[in-house]
Amino acid sequence: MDYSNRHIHSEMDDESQESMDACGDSSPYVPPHLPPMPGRERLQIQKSSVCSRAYFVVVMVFFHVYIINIIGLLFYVHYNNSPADIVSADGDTSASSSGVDSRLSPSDPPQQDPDLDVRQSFSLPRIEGIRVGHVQRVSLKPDSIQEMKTLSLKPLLFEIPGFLSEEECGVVVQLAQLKGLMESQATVPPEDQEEELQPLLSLSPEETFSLLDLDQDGLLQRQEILSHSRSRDGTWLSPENLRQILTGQEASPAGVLTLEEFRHVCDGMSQHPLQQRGGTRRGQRKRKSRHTWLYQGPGSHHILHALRNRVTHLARLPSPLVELSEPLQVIRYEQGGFSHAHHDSSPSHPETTCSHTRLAGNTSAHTEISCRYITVFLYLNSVEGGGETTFPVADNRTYEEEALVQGGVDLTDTQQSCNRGNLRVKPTAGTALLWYNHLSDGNGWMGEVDEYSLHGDCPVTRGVKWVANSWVNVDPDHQRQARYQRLVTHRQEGEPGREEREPPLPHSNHHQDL
Ligand SMILES: O=C(O)CCC(=O)C(=O)O
Ligand SMILES: [Fe+2]
Repeated sequence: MDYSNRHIHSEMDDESQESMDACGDSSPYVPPHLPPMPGRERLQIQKSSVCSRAYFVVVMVFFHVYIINIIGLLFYVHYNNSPADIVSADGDTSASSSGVDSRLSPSDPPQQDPDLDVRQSFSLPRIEGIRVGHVQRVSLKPDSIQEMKTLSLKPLLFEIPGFLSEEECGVVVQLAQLKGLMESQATVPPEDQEEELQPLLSLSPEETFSLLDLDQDGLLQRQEILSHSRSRDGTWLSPENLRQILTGQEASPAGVLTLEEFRHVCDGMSQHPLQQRGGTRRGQRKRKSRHTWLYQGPGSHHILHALRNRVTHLARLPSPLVELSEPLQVIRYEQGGFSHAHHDSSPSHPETTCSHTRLAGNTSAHTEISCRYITVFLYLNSVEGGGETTFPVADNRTYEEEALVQGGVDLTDTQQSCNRGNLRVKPTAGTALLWYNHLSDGNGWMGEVDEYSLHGDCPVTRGVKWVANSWVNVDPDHQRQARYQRLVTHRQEGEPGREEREPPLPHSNHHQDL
């Protein structure tokens, strides 16, 4: 007993010694001419098995770490895409990847604590597009899940079939008819007035420079030159002139044009730029449609109310932003109706102010503009012929604004060039489109207008077309938006019973037609 114990002990000592030797390379020297001793042979076998066991353990550890990493990665992808992308409006599923708590009932508007830290409550999460064709699931109504498909990344654009039921579409159309529709503002003026709008102007380079220099800082930024070309009323620069001015701006070391440099660019132009017709082009119409506005606040039809909650959940935005936005705009196009390509939101400059937050700004000398971060666009019927929504430059990686006129065809003119656009969506009752009109500023707030969000309506060739715009208004000036929301909240708190009597939005009867 004693002996065997000792024997084992001595073998263990040998083993550990050998294992140290094997892995530490300190084996005693054995002359090559001597035959190997029998005991040593056994120890050699043990040595190699011990070493391979250590090796095995190391390999297994690495293997496990590797597998754990893969599993972690799969979980990350999983929760960032499919199941966790189920944005719930009915409380059944988890919060979205954007971090916005979506465990709310569709009948109860999501609440936001107004006293939350400004930065925290005023961030604008964006839905991830992942790639064109990617499908996410969203739960916007009790007991049903909708699919949200990425249609383009530039602009970030999604399609959500079944956002509204056919019945709900019918109710919205009926409510619009009851309210009454008016001719859309941008319809062409009568022929004689149009003639008056088109005097032949002869502008000097200085005068042209001053018109283009929106912020009057004596420098022409690229954005200022482009916003001229975006305005369809300002057709006094030909695409050729515009291209030359932009080339001059790009070549300038500072990336901006001084008046002197602008003069130089004008001198080098083959065709004199500044003797063009001003005002609206003869025969040009921006849109042909009729529209009305439907309030969605307290007291409104429950379907309008539910619709607004769905927009809040779909866009994953704080509810006050959506509640303080414009009312729902319902549009009817007759056969032949259309709207030329446009941006729903306007670029901001120091002298502009958003119409929705004008109460919170020093607006006396400011031009009011529409600040529409998101468009949720609803098809209220399936159109018999035509009426597609076109995004002429969606995902066009080489898009330049000056290239919108190609071979004499204006891509923004949906009457002429609908079939040349990059992306067209056929109107189907109940389907919603959601797109971002602005890029991110990189700090969780809204940045510049996304040039790629250009869109329009192709002419309706058969039947009528009913659609609705639900815009989410955000002020690019973060502080002003915060001030405005505080102002509205305090007003409401200061006037008991106000909410029951009328919509809580002091600005809500103020909205801009396109
Ligand atoms: O009717 C469409 O397809 C587009 C209309 C539109 O863009 C608008 O009303 O702002
Ligand atoms: Fe639009």
